Order: sequence, then structure tokens, then C-alpha cells
Amino acid sequence: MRIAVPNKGRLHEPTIDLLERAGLHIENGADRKLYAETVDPDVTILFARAADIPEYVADGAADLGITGLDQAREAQTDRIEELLDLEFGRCRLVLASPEDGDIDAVADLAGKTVATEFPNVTREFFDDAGIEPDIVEVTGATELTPHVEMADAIVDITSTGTTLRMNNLGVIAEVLSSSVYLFARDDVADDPKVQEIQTALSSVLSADGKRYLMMNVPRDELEDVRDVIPGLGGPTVMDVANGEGEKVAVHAVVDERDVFETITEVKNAGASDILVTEIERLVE
Ligand SMILES: Nc1ncnc2c1ncn2[C@@H]1O[C@H](COP(=O)(O)OP(=O)(O)OP(=O)(O)O)[C@@H](O)[C@H]1O
Ligand SMILES: O=P(O)(O)OC[C@H]1O[C@H](OP(=O)(O)OP(=O)(O)O)[C@H](O)[C@@H]1O
Ligand SMILES: [Mg+2]
Repeated sequence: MRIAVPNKGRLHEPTIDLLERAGLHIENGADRKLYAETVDPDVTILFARAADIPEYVADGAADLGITGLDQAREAQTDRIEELLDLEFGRCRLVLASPEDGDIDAVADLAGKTVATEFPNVTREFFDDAGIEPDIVEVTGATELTPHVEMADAIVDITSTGTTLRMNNLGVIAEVLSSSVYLFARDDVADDPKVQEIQTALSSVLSADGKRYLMMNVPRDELEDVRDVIPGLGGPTVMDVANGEGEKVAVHAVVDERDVFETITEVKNAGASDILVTEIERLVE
């Protein structure tokens, strides 16, 4: 099984980090290497440009890919499936034009020029709007093009909005909302190994923002403590060795945001020896 992941740029680090946290430790990867083995002898990592990854997967060079949804849409292939939203690399593809110009609406672009790194997604957007502007493909610094009379508007990525603001561009419409996904070629999407990888990645996302809470509770106070523990399916209750049946251990998965308040509440309800730990993975 081969997974294509971004070789550089902003998606590289978080992708590697996610694979590591999912237990797919990379064994012999080195800077500038194009592939690497993992702890799982059946899983190899290929390093490719974020924009090329959908193509790699569709063509069979890789079986799985991790890249932005925007890139997958731009590749216009029906051979890849979106398996899992990995919840990072969140951004929007937007149509934007100079704040001080006369383009204020999608309809104003009839007969005009739009510059973008995403010509296919852009064409589809304008097709849906029933408008046919000229589309000029660029490979970066798209925000510059309206200021040098190359284009009347752009379709480009924005997240914080800083780049648009700095270049005096205003958003006219959203074209696509994107984040990084795990993709698979359609003929391997149901493969057990693919499912295994999907479960491993998903378990990292499920653990995000969760904490594991452990405490000892006198058996008489168990109901009071149980009442104040929020979250996931109720706590696990176990007898404490040598506790002579008077105390039980209570374990629970709690939302990180609830931990502070919960500790005070369980303590007031009679719990002691309270431990809070991080959770690496949570397979639901
Ligand atoms: N500003 C941003 N905020 C969040 N996600 C972004 C942003 N810019 C790009 N992305 C996401 O990252 C993907 C890769 O971006 P891009 O192709 O620009 O690579 P890069 O990280 O800039 O590296 P390089 O251009 O050097 O290959 C985009 O397709 C998009 O999904
Ligand atoms: O809304 P913002 O937070 O300002 O982000 C938007 C910018 O981020 C991306 O560029 P990137 O930094 O990846 O540079 P690049 O053009 O070299 O890819 C994108 O192409 C925008 O220019
Ligand atoms: Mg970029």
C-alpha cells in the first residue's frame, strides 16, 4: 500500500505529524528522499507535490493520498474517493477583485479575465453561474495579477485574509471550502488495509481535544461523582486492589474544555487521587 503525501510546503509537517501520531512511524525517510518505509512493512510513503497527489492516486502510482480537497477537485478525476476529512489545512478558494475597481459581483465578470492556480475549479464555478470569462492560469502570486492589468479578478486561496487585504482585494464569492483529506483510488477504497489506515488516522482526530481522567472514589459517593462527569458514554468503574471494597477507581474520557470544571466537581463529590492524562488515540 502506497500513501502519497506532500513533500514540502505548509502541508508537509502536519501530515507527517499525523502519520506519526497514528502509529505509522516513518523508518528511513530523509530530506529530499522521494519515498520511505514505515513500521508497517505493507505501507510505503511517497513524497510528491500537493497538487500532483490526486493524479498519483488516480493513476495508480499511489493507492492513498493526503492533500487539500481543492487539489483533488482541480484534478477532475472520478477515480479517487474522499475517505476522511483530516481537519487541517483549512482554507477557502474565493473569487476576489480590487476594492476600488468596478467588479462587485460574479455577473460583472462576463467578458472579463480571471487569473488563478485553479483553472478547472474556476471554470466549473463560472459554468454554474452561466458566465464565461477568460481564465488565465498562473502558478503563484495570483494576488498581483489584477494590479498589473493581467486580470480583472482572481480565484485564490485565503485563510486568514491577510494576503487579500495587503493587496487591496475584496471577496466577491466563495468558490470552494477546503481542508486536507485522506483520498483513496476507488478500486482500493474497501481494502482492509485502507480501512486500517483510515481507522488509525481517525483515532488521532477523535483523541484531539480529549483528556483521560482517573480518580478514586468511595463506593458510597460513586453516584454523586458519576453525575458530574460529562461526556463519552459514561465512566468505567473498577474495584481498587486492597481497597477492601470501600473505594472504586473511576476512569473517563472528558473534553479538554470541561477538565478544569470537572476536577472541582468530582473533588467536591468525594473523589481523590485525581489524574489527568493526554490521549494519543481513541478508536470509537
Ligand atoms: N493560506 C493557507 N491556509 C490554509 N491552507 C492552505 C493555504 N494555502 C494553501 N493551503 C492548502 O495547502 C495546499 C498546498 O498549498 P501549495 O500548493 O501552495 O503548497 P505550499 O504549501 O505553498 O508549498 P509549495 O507551493 O512550495 O509547493 C493547498 O492546496 C491548500 O489545500
Ligand atoms: O489568507 P492568508 O492567510 O493570507 O493565506 C493566503 C495565501 O496563502 C497561500 O500562499 P502561500 O503562503 O502558500 O504562498 P505560495 O503562493 O508560495 O504558495 C495562498 O496562495 C495565498 O496567497
Ligand atoms: Mg502555497
